[in-house]
Amino acid sequence: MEKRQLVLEDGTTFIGTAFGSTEAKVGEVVFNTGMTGYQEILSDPSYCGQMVTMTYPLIGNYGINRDDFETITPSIHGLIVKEACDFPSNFRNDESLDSYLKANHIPGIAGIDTRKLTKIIRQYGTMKGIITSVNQSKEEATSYMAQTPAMHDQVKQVSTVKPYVVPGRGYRIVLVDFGMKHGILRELTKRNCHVTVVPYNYTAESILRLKPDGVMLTNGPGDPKDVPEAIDMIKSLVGKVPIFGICLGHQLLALACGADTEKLKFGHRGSNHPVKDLVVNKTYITSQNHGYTVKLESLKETALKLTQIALNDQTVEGIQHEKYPVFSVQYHPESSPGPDDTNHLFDEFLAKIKFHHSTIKEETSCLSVQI
Ligand SMILES: NC(=O)CC[C@H](N)C(=O)O
Repeated sequence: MEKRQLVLEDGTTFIGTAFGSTEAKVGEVVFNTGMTGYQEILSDPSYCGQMVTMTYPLIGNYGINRDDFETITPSIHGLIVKEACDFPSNFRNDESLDSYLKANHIPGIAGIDTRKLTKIIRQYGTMKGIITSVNQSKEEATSYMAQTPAMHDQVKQVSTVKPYVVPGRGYRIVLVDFGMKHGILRELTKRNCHVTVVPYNYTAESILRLKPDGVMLTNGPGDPKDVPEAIDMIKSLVGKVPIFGICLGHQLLALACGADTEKLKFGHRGSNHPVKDLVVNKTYITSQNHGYTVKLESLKETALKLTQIALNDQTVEGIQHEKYPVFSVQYHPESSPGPDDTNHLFDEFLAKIKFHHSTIKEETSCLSVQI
């Protein structure tokens, strides 16, 4: 089997075997603790520019199927596993992991000590890496990596360029696409919403002209501070329409309301992250994928209150506006992959919209009585 290597920014080298595409790619190396869900992970646009190592040792065993994609064109830069399964077995299996990676230009490396790699990332934080041929010397690989500029335009790369509609007869939702997972769209259409998906740089004015019942802010890759135009847009929407933000959408909402974000040492990625809901005093197991977080102390000076926290490191997982039907979570209530403990948040969003409509009606009927 052809040999390949993963070289980290600090020079640590792992020699393994090649699978997937054989092109060399640079990316930020992160780890995911999910035991399954590799298809959704590979196709989640939030991983744009990153290389994921799975801590579960056997990956690819149920193959790739036509139903579980989170986007059509994946933007992940590499997959690192202990053992890549060559003979998948599942009634839904359509192709092997290897053939999917090849067709989508995603390099893979197998047969390395993923436990050691994960421990390095946990100890020193996420860092750049390159998956490349063993013919390239460590010096060549590290200098190539150093010359590869850090990415700041991932959202632009993965967001839709033009708005489009997924029709329904229920509430009219504008979904701002920062690198949307299909799972979010699926949850809205399942609830019969009429969804207008718009690009990340759509203006508040254009959104409000669509007369939405609610606005959803999706997940997406990179640092939320790389998309200032989205922060401005959200600022102008708060107080005018109910808003629900997920992951990058949550971070952008926080920034728009005056809070701050920062990068975590190694992030939260997996399908088994416990989160405590402080409002109802319940713990959920959630699906997560983020490297940034909202700074807890930065909420103090804002109109946002803390609603949920991560039980592993006490970081912010949920916020709610004190005055308006505007809220967000850092994790993925649409799961895909992962548990659906928090799927009810989509129903709560629609319930907030319904309540908002009834209060507007009440206000207008009071006005007409006064007249
Ligand atoms: N899944 C997401 O939306 C990720 C948000 C952001 N890119 C982060 O890494 O924190």
